Amino acid sequence: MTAQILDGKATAAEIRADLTTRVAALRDRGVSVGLGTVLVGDDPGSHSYVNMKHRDCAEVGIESIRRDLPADASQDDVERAVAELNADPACTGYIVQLPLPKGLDEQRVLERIDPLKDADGLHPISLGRLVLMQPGPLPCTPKGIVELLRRFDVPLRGAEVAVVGRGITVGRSLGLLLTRRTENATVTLCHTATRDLAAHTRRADIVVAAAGVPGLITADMVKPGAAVLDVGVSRVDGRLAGDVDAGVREVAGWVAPNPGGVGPMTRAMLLANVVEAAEAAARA
Ligand SMILES: Nc1nc(=O)c2c([nH]1)NC[C@@H]1CN(c3ccc(C(=O)N[C@@H](CCC(=O)O)C(=O)O)cc3)C=[N+]21
Repeated sequence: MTAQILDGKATAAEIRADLTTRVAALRDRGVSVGLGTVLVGDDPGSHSYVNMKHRDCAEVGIESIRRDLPADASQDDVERAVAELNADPACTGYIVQLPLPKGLDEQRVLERIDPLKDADGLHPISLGRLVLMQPGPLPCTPKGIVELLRRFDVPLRGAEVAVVGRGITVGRSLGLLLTRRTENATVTLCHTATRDLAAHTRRADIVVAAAGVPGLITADMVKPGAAVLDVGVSRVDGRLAGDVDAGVREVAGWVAPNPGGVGPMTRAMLLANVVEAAEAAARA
């Protein structure tokens, strides 16, 4: 028996179709939705992700606004782009593509985003709301992971989840999300100083691999029937490599592959965050 594929690509397409209807309904009421991106430098990966986000916007009828800055942009240049998007009424939500080039203070930039326009859920106020379990935009990858598990009926309530990686955009935020009363999972947040990683993953009903270490999770580390989600992105000899070894498919009950799993869901949740913010503003 090989694992059922948690098909993020197909699921994201369904979500975009639903968002298309909601964007049209907003437009009928005179409410426009516009997603902005700030991209600094010429990292090919970042460029390709930003291009995909603009293509997604075109598909669902969301206006998109693009600010590309050169690799040698100063802190002031980036903060100016952020201030412009804060002031632009056509931009209802936006992201600053991470990572920023070395020498720029990422946290200072994120803090300058208008929290009402935070499409990534990475502003400290949004993260604070997540800690406080208050409504607000959620980080896109954790939100996409929960949505993917839901749609494939992977049981979450009471489940043991091993999250591997403590980064803000995925691991740490996912731990906060999964332990809310609405999800009710039990989370072990593993990281580089975890003494016996395999002992934690072997106990888990769900393993989320977001460490950025190619092939880190091998079949012997997975409980038979568990769900394993591959969120790692590394470049090995110019090719993208995930954190989950191919052999895991023979043991797991569900696998979210990389590519085709969590990545497309992340992009769909970015669109969902801007649409939800526009709907909330239209209700107010
Ligand atoms: N402020 C900010 N927000 C982000 O959400 C953000 C970011 N910065 N920096 C970089 C990471 C990475 N990320 C991905 C999103 C989608 C795919 C994706 O859709 N991948 C496809 C195709 C991959 C391919 O073919 O290249 C897949 O997995 O099937 C991948 C990676 C968002 N990030």
